[in-house]
Amino acid sequence: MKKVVPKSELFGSEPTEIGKAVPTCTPRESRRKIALITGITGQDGSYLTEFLLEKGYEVHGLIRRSSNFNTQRINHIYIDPHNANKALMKLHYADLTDASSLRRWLDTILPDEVYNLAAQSHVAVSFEIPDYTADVVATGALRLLEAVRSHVSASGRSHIKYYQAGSSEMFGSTPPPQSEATPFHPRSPYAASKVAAHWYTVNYREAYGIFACNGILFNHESPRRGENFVTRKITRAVGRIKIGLQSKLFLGNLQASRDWGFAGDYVEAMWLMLQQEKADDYVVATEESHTVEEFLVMAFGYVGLDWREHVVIDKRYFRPTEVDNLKGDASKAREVLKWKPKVGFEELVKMMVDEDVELAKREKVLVDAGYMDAHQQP
Ligand SMILES: C[C@H]1O[C@H](OP(=O)(O)OP(=O)(O)OC[C@H]2O[C@@H](n3cnc4c(=O)[nH]c(N)nc43)[C@H](O)[C@@H]2O)[C@@H](O)[C@@H](O)C1=O
Repeated sequence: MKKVVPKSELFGSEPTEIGKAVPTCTPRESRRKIALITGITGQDGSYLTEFLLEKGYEVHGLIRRSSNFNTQRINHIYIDPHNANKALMKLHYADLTDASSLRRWLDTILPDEVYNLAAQSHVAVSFEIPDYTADVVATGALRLLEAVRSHVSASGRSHIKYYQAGSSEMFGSTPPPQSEATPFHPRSPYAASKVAAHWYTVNYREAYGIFACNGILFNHESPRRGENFVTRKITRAVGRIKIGLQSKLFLGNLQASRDWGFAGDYVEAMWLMLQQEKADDYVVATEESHTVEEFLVMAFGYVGLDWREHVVIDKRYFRPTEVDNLKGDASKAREVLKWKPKVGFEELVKMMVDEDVELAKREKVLVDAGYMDAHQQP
């Protein structure tokens, strides 16, 4: 008798017999398209999941084990797996540092499309934990590509498509506008790792004929952005200052310029890349660039505040090497994918501020009732 390995009960994974993968997806005959997403708990993972569910996909997400739940961004679409007909998003424990888990879930889920969005994605933090960043971002992508290659070779499922989340950080110090033809000059361990992942993806496409695409996405933000990225750090502070929970905001270099778009728009471009006849690489950007200071002016000004009265420059937020100016040339995505951003800079800033003012109001209720400290944000 074969040994049964129980997996997490929490996310409804099925027990699997060693050596025999048991698909947890809908049987093939009646089947929807199946997507596998790494990084499903992140900003992009949550928007992509909503987008694919809307398109009728079954979505499987790989999540890292953590002592705290980290599923806040997808809780609103999570349906208990015991409700089998309705639960079209399924979560499984795996890790980009654990090659065997990647291969096992590919064999089990039998996806049509694989989106590699997982990363240690904070540029400044990558200077503090460079080995880990490279292990997840660069070697993690290689592990997943290799798992896809060996899965295809063993199963013959050669129609499988792979999306690699590339980054405008790869251009680093190369001046704008940056297109697919612009040379990379990475300026952080994170960016250098993304360059490696980019070339692994190109190599697996050329060497093994895998349908593998690189999306070179410029900064993309939303109310779901992590709070230690500069846009969300600013809009969180604006909300809290407006409501009276905070007075100061500590920031680093205000002169860096970024091409900021809306994450909800960018996930459509990821999907479009995988619907083309031929695998290729694409820049995804708004083609407009603004400094951090311009973001401050817009965000504080929108709620009638003067940013100069609140912002304090703190050297700790400067990076050993900075990326000064990013502005994408997305003409290829516009022409081939017929993609263009729907949300502009001003609308994006206002959307984020509106949400964060509401969030601050809810915090204020808890603070006033004594359930929460009105402590300063990091
Ligand atoms: C495309 C790319 O986009 C993101 O990387 P990022 O551009 O480094 O994003 P950020 O929001 O951390 O910094 C933007 C700029 O803002 C400056 N800045 C000033 N003061 C603070 C500050 O206090 N905190 C932060 N975080 N930045 C600050 C900082 O020096 C930099 O010049 C990631 O999603 C990454 O994964 C990715 O792929």
